[in-house]
Amino acid sequence: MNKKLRKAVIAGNWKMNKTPEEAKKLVGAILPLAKDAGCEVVVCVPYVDLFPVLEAAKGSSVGVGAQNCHWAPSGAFTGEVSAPMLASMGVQYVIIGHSERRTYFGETDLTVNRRIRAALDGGLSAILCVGESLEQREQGITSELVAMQTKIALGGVSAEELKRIIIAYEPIWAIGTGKTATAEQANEVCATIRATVASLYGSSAADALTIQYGGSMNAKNAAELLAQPDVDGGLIGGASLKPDDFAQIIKAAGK
Ligand SMILES: O=C(CO)COP(=O)(O)O
Repeated sequence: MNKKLRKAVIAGNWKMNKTPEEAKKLVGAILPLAKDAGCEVVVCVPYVDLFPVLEAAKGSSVGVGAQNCHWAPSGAFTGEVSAPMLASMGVQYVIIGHSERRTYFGETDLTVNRRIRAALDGGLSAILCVGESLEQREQGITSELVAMQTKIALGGVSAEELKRIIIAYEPIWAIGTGKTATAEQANEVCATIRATVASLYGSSAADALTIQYGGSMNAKNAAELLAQPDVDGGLIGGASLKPDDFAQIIKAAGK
């Protein structure tokens, strides 16, 4: 499939940044960027920012996402937020399995799989993150690892549900480091992910899947990364907090 036929999605991951007041201001600067953009624009914001950001984005083309959800729909899980709670607010997306969750909060491929299930059952679309550490890259196991992360996370996901999944390839060594994967490295792993999905769901489902790259994507390197045949968008941390930089990335994706 020609990649132009796939949905290009530029998603900002604000991580643990912005108070509700600051969030209102930032999303206000992002809304005009999404107008007539040749790609879909999403912002994944802290839970406390969801309400003001949803309010501001109402009627616009900007999608709103959370950064995690619990695997249960409700219950005795102090401090957690469920997918149905997010969906009931009007949230459309949720990031699942970000490497920061895996590294600092004990997420495993199995809990990622359970959260994917919950997100889909709750009616959300999921941005599933996979990616290797520097050590794993140096050991030469990137392809195997990423294929395994993808397979386990997608366990039990139907072909119909796959339409609500975006996969983000985020090499851990490139996140927040200013060290971006080369366009070739990014494309190679995104192609591996697509081949893995093809082995599970067939090639037309894999062809239709949006696969993002994330890890120090910025105004300067976005165009080259996004021009790669298997890179359909970006999951952007730091640069998504700077409207001018985010604008450049959106522009590059729309070309
Ligand atoms: O983790 C990321 C997005 O989820 C990438 O973060 P940076 O763009 O800050 O490297």
